[in-house]
Amino acid sequence: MDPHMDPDRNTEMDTERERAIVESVRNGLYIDGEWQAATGGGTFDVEDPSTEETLCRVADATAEDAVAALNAACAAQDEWARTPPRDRGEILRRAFEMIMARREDLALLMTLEMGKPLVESRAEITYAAEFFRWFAEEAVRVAGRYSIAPTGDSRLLTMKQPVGPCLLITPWNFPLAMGARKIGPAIAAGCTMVMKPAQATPLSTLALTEILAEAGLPPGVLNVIPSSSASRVTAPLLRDPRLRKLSFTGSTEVGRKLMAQASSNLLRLSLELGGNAPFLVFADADLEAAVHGALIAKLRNMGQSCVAANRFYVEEPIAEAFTDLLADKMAALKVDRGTEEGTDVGPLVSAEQRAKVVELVEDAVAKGAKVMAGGRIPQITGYFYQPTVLSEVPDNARLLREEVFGPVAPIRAFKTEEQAIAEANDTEYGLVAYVYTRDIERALRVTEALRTGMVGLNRGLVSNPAGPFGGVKQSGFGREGGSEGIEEYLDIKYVSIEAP
Ligand SMILES: NC(=O)c1ccc[n+]([C@@H]2O[C@H](COP(=O)([O-])OP(=O)(O)OC[C@H]3O[C@@H](n4cnc5c(N)ncnc54)[C@H](O)[C@@H]3O)[C@@H](O)[C@H]2O)c1
Ligand SMILES: O=CCCC(=O)O
Repeated sequence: MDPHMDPDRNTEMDTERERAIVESVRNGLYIDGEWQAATGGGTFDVEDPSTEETLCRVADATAEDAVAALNAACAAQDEWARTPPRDRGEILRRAFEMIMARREDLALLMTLEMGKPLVESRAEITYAAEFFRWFAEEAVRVAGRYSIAPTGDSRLLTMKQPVGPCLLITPWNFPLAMGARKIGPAIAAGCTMVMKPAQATPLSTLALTEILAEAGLPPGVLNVIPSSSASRVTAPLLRDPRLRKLSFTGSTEVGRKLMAQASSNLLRLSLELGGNAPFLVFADADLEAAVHGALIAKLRNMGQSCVAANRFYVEEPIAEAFTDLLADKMAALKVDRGTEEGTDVGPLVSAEQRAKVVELVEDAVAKGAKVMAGGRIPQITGYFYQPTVLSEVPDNARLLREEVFGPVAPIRAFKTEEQAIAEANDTEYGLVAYVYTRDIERALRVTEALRTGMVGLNRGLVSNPAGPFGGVKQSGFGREGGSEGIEEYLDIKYVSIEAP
């Protein structure tokens, strides 16, 4: 047995509770306020990545179901847009309260369907709920402006209106939060929605759908269509001129394809795509704080995060000390089922995901990287991979260019600030970068030079419902959260008025 594995596996009582939580989820498509089976009655399996066993089967939407969902969203749109903002805000506020009240059950459900440790699932439930609280407060703050034309002969009025029916597509890595930061602002703005959760993790979305219905969301406003074939259900909607917006979170590769499809109806687009975050540590940094930040930025969600630190650049005088400390801490982490209290690192989401991590580590090692911690698959059922630190990673290693999406920290030493910035920017992605330094001038200089949508300065976590989350370059465009988040769901109408 791997030294980190907890010998006390699930008790019978735990198993009973897990089964009850999974069975409590309404298992179906949610269209026009009704739970229903898929046309033709198809289902697909949802797997527990820590046991490699099927958790349950979920209704598998067809193209026909997708069109029915869009019909419902279109039918509900006008009345929903007229609903008083305060009423929309209160639905969001109630949803916030209800999610927090059910946090323990939702956390267990999330851990079962995607593997992250319970402590992280709880944090994600809170993170997701906070988007509803934030946008409950934003719903009543949508405003336009009135001004006098410079010539004085007319007046300018701008008003903001909901963009209309939206298609929301989400990934598996944050099963609740990625949906919440789309659904929250869409509700606040007065948009209706069709949502397609990731195939691997539909259960958290289905549980959230039930909560929103209980919180008073009218039929047709949110329609949910889990499916085993994403393009089967999304392609007909992207071709339909009634759809007005696509908000997608996922890989850059799929984002590009969807952008091409969305061009036929010139949809409003928000694309939250992949990342390749550099983590820069300068010699003047607080070493302990930098290692603490590195553990968060690297290991949140077992490294399966778009904002995961993917590459570490450490200034030469402290490179060895940083590497040794990080390797010691990573090697001491408890790798186990996410449902076991005390687990630090759970399984990866699937066999394919783990195979890609293995491939990238093998590539780096074959090219000369040194394994300072981990570097192998533990001998246990489930898609686990040991927390791994690699040093002296050569410039041509694939994991410096591709998202690792696993608990692997590749480290390179640098000599100058210019070199660190150049290596950090040497990527097609531009989501986030992390910088550790105690020199304020350097902090500002480096932050300005980094071509990313977000920077964590002496901090390994940027995610915050009050902040505008999003990237530049091939990490996409659009912002989720902050006061910017609601703008993605609003069109501006300008009215030119004859002077009185
Ligand atoms: N920038 C961000 O905010 C952010 C947040 C989370 C994840 N991500 C990125 O998401 C990726 C991991 O998630 P993933 O593996 O689920 O990504 P993915 O692109 O494979 O899938 C994302 C979603 O798109 C759907 N999809 C896949 N192919 C499709 C198609 N042809 N047409 C329509 N829908 C399709 C999937 O079913 C899923 O619901 C990583 O690249 C990660 O960086 C980005
Ligand atoms: O995978 C992306 C990270 C999501 C977040 O932290 O909001």
